[in-house]
Amino acid sequence: MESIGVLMTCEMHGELEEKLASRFKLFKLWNYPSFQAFSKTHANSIRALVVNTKLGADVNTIDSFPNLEIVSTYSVGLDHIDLKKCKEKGIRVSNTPDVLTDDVADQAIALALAVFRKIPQSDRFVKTAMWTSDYPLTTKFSGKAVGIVGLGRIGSAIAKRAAAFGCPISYHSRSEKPEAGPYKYYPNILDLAANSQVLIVACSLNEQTYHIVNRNVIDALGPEGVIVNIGRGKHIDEPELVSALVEGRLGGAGLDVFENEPNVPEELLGLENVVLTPHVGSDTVETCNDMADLVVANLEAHFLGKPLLTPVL
Ligand SMILES: O=CC(=O)O
Repeated sequence: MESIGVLMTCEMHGELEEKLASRFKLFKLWNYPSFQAFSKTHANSIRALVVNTKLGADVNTIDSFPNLEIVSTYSVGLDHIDLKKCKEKGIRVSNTPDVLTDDVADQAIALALAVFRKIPQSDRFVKTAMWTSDYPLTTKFSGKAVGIVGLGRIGSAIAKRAAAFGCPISYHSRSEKPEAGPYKYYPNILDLAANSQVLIVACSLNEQTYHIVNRNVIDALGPEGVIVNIGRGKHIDEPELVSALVEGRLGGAGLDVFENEPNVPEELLGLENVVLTPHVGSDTVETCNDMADLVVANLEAHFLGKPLLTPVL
């Protein structure tokens, strides 16, 4: 396999780079002055792309490599890959589901707790020696009505965790899930928002879910409501979210993802009712190692003519 050309589009987990370099002829796009400079010299050598949410495979990237056979993404999400183009050209695609589910669900609950219990603010209070008076009271999370947008693997893991906090769970998805047990299904996201105190976005991003959380959904959640987003920034109409938070039409937000990463709207930075993390839902050492193993295992399986472990296409 050492002669098989694999291109990483951007820097990822170090262990992934090491594993790929020890098995394949690894090219790192960031070591070249530009994409054009790379593809001009090496286009024919590339048989596999390893991409992530920062730099995926659009039509131009896919078309630039005539011998491309597989795109293996170091992510569960697929919105950064032109799947239609891959399908059309018979290019295989794999991702890294399951191994990251627990971490992303943990992050969703951590953000909800951080917003309600003001964890970052109270941490700052102690560290900046302000503890000369009592810290102001915060808001209870246990028992809050939690509405989950998207009850897939991650949404279900969030539901399980929130249920352990005594939260009644409702969800919205394309169709009702027979396996969702006691969770209440809302075919309309507006009704879900109107009946929730915390709205957690956990669906995949596609044409149907782009800006699924719009002004009407935000207003239905209301001034006491909190939005948590561990999906994609583009699930939420960000300018509407920002103005709702600034105007007090929404109670708070815990956000791990943003519409135009790594750019975060300036207004959010000064808001006390908002907790922000830099798209790190799955970023633990344990999970990143597992994701790296899965990326490599999918490539090995493909080039050995075996079934992919986690095929998308
Ligand atoms: O955002 C992270 C992922 O899709 O894995």
